[in-house]
Amino acid sequence: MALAAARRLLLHAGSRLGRREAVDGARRFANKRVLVETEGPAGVAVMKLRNPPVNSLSLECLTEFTISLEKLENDKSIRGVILTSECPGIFSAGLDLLEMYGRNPAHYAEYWKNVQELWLRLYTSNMILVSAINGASPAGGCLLALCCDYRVMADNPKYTIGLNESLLGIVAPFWFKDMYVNTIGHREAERALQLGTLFPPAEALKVGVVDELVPEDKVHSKARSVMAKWLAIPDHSRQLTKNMMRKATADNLIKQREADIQNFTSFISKDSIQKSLHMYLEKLKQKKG
Ligand SMILES: CCCCC/C=C\CCCC/C=C/C(=O)SCCNC(=O)CCNC(=O)[C@H](O)C(C)(C)COP(=O)(O)OP(=O)(O)OC[C@H]1O[C@@H](n2cnc3c(N)ncnc32)[C@H](O)[C@@H]1OP(=O)(O)O
Repeated sequence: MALAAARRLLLHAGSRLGRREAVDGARRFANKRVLVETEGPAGVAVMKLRNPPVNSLSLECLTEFTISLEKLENDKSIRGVILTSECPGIFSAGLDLLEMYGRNPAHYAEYWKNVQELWLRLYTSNMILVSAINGASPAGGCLLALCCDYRVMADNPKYTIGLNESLLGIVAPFWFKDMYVNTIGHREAERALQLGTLFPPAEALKVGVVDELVPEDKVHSKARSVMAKWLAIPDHSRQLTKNMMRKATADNLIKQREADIQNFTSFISKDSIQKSLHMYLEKLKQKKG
């Protein structure tokens, strides 16, 4: 309830701000964790995640992301969105582990509902989505990129991308898996999911997790030129085609959202899974020291 009220407030405040800035010509709105700029080619917004240090998808970040998308969807002048990160070297570290560790079942259920919500919005968006992957992109970070229509990645071997859930002792849910299969094919997805593979850029390109690699300083300009090509296609035919390609996958979650929430909640609440997450978080800490 409290979150729904916050969401309404944010949406309202955001739309007032958006209107005022549009009049000034600034064409920019921001929540705390998501910045949206609509300068540049007509009809294109750049959405930047800014939830330092690693753009983990906390409940607040998910909510702000979903609201920003909703606003862009409602703005008929926007036809395409470039999704990128403001955190140096990190696209997104994926779902926030602290939302899935040491909390109560009601929190897990609320969190998962919001993860589903963002995924459904992104995956089924009528807008053209291009990701400019300018850093590490594990698990939920990869999920964000996979929702896009085209993925441009910085060719920096320090950055990796993939669904690595099995390395954490958790399991990518069926809709993550379905989207992976849709993108890289059954055999590659089967192998990568079981091994929790995090692909360096050259391998990500080879297997099809990303569509193009460019030097790091060219990621944004390339994303813009890709966007220009997609903008040249009439919206109605592109949108109908996208819907035809993606609807069955999205519907598969829509028809069992509640069961999926229950599944997640009981899985993540298990002592053994909490223990695995604890160990993983400790490993992240030790890496530093
Ligand atoms: C059978 C039924 C199944 C039903 C469904 C069941 C299960 C649910 C599946 C859930 C799906 C989950 C999806 C996910 O996205 S899980 C998250 C996966 N993410 C990762 O594995 C990334 C972990 N992080 C890293 O590898 C690195 O942090 C990095 C992103 C490569 C960045 O490295 P670096 O710049 O060296 O930063 P640090 O490692 O030092 O991290 C800085 C601080 O940030 C904290 N951190 C990192 N990642 C996360 C995260 N995902 N969530 C929360 N916090 C994170 C890290 O601990 C550091 O914190 P500190 O400063 O307090 O020590």
